[in-house]
Amino acid sequence: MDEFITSLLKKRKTRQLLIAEYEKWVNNVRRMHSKKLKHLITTNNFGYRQNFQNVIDLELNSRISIANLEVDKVHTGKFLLCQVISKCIKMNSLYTLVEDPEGDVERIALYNWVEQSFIPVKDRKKVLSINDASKFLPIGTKLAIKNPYYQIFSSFDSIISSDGPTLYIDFDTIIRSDNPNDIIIIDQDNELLNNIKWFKNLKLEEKKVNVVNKESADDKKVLSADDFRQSGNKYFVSNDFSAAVDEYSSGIKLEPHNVTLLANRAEAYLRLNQFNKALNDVVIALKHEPDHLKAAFRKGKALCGLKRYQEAIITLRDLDLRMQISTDDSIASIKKSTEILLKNAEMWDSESRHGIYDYTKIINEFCEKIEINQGNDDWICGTGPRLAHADFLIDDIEIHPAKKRGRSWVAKRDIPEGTLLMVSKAFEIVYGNEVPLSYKSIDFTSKTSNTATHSELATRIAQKLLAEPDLCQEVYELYAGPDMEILSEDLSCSVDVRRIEKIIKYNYFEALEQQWNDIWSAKENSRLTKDRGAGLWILPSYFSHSCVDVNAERLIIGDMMFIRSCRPISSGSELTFNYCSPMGSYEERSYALRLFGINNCSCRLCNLDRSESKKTKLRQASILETYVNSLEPRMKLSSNFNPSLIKELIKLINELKELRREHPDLEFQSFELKSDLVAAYVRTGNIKRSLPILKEIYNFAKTTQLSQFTSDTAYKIASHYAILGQMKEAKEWWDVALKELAEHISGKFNEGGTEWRNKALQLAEKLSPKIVSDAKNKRFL
Ligand SMILES: C[S@@+](CC[C@H](N)C(=O)[O-])C[C@H]1O[C@@H](n2cnc3c(N)ncnc32)[C@H](O)[C@@H]1O
Repeated sequence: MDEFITSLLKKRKTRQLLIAEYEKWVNNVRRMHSKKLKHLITTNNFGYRQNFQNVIDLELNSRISIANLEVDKVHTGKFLLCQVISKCIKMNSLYTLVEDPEGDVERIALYNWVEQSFIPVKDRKKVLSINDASKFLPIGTKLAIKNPYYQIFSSFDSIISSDGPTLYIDFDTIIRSDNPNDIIIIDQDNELLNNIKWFKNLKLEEKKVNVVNKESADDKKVLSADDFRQSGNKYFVSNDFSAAVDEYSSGIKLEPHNVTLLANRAEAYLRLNQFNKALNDVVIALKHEPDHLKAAFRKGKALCGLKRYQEAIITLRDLDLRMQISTDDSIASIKKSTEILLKNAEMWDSESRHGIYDYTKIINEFCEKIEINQGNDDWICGTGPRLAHADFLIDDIEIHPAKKRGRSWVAKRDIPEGTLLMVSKAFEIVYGNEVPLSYKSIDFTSKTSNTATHSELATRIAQKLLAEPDLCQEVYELYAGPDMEILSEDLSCSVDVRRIEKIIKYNYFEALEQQWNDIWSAKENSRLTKDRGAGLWILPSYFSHSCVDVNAERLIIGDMMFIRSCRPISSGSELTFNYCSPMGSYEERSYALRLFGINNCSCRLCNLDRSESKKTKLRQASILETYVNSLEPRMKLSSNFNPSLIKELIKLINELKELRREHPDLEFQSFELKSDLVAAYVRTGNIKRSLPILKEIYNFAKTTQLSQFTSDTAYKIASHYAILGQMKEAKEWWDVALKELAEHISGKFNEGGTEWRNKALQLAEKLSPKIVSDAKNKRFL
């Protein structure tokens, strides 16, 4: 540990000081909530999962007191007995102040405690009020914290007020726990507490949480399986599916073959995405009651969740047939649901086996689901743009060790251009509007700040893994940086927040891509445009990066990522796409790539950038500086546009081109200047002159795979021809624009004639309605 920090921490703070500091913080947070000021939390945001011993008997000889906690150490096999003595604050973890029987006081931070997976997505971003957060651990709650980790953290006393930010950095200690299973709420009657004398006997403010309620004195009557069913149903309707599972399970213990309880628990498991468990329950239920319609329907659902679509189709077809011959009106609703699910299962089957997707339908679904309620930034459609489609993986690629790049997808055989390589649904995704505006956490150990989006993504992944430990392996397989130790077998199913954060750092993708600008900016969804969110996709994470000469291209629609080959790929080639745009300068690209753990990109563009003489580099920088500082402002400002500016601009463009005379396909720096030149020609009414420049931009974008520019540029060319009255050329270029736009979404059209046009128009009408109506006005259509 850093000596400086150790010296700062040597003297423990007194009970009074800790309480006073914490109360001050609670008041600050309260004030910030009421004034809607932003605040930072400056805690180290990483977990600690080493040598965990999950089975600890709560025997008093394993108890450790606060005074005996060693700084920066996980006290494996020990537990800390304590009681909550203050209100709770929920930020990226749940904070409160605890006291042990000896009367020593310390702060605790419980990560993954507030189980967000049970909070509807639209409510997750809300910052919990102190009162709401305190319902999780009311004052007086007695806790046993297993494997307590006494972590160093930096002070949270930092506020951004209307006068600007004030940041007090102070190193301190906190008791941290990442795993809710390590936290045990102890019943007041528990024997463990019999011989414990507390320094201060707190009066309970309110009755304890449900777990305790269940076992409290007045509930000592013997409960029947049906009592558990009823209480499970209550939890179910309040969306607390985990508690519902617990209740149904207690009932099933009493009556292992109770079909209703099994079918109900299966539905609760389905809501928790625990498909294996759901399937187990319905299989048993159907054994005892083969005609149980709901159980059969849930079997279909569970099989879909497990991506076993063909088995799901068989189950659902059989169910559908049985219901078709029934005259019972009461089954109308399940009949309808079965028909819908069967149709979806057939679609998912075709998607996953053949890579056949209905893109018009997908775009419609996306446009509908991305609608936001302007008043509160919530999704109008429940879970937002998370789409219901299946994954696909072509058989022609495999993950292989790649030279100096770890592992990478490699082609097993020759693959033609435009082939769909894979479709992958995000393992987890967070959109800008789902993140509390108010926090940003800073990791003072690695000196990096974790954006609120990344913290939220880490939290959600941690919670998903807690609920479904079987998924840990595929996540932990992902690259987590050069220093990440290999996980030992016994830890491979535990939740390791630190590892998850590293995995996100090296593998995340932005959730919303630039190309959807038209869709969301029209609706002024500022939260989405400012923060593009982040997601983790498992299989796409194995693509390597290259700034240029990439052979694959990704497209994110909602939470689905579609990856296609963008040039012919020969057998044995490594598959690459861009982690960052080739349009940035070498320095900008290097910075972005370093964040992804790439220190020396060896692509053609980076090699050329590095090999150029100092003189060339200085000249290029000076041209760009002249453009940004002198020419661009004059071009933008002058109300009476001076045509001589065009000459100056052409000179700069030509000079940039000249510097890369031998590598015209790597000359990205003049791209923006050429777009400005087009705009300047338009302003001076010289449309004819703009055309060759636009065509140059189009051709450059085509050869360098800057596909986001091709359709737009082709549309400009069409419009300019139309202004000149050259309608034949205008129509030809409009076709190019339409085709580029649609093919970017759905891949190359096989259809000739006019068939492709109808499909493309359907997509364009959704994606760029303005362009389509403009094209109609100009009579391109
Ligand atoms: C998203 S992961 C890609 C999969 C990774 N290669 C693996 O073994 O799991 C990103 C990491 O791959 C490596 N990588 C990807 N492209 C690279 C490149 N062009 N040059 C060097 N390393 C690269 C770097 O270690 C980077 O941190």
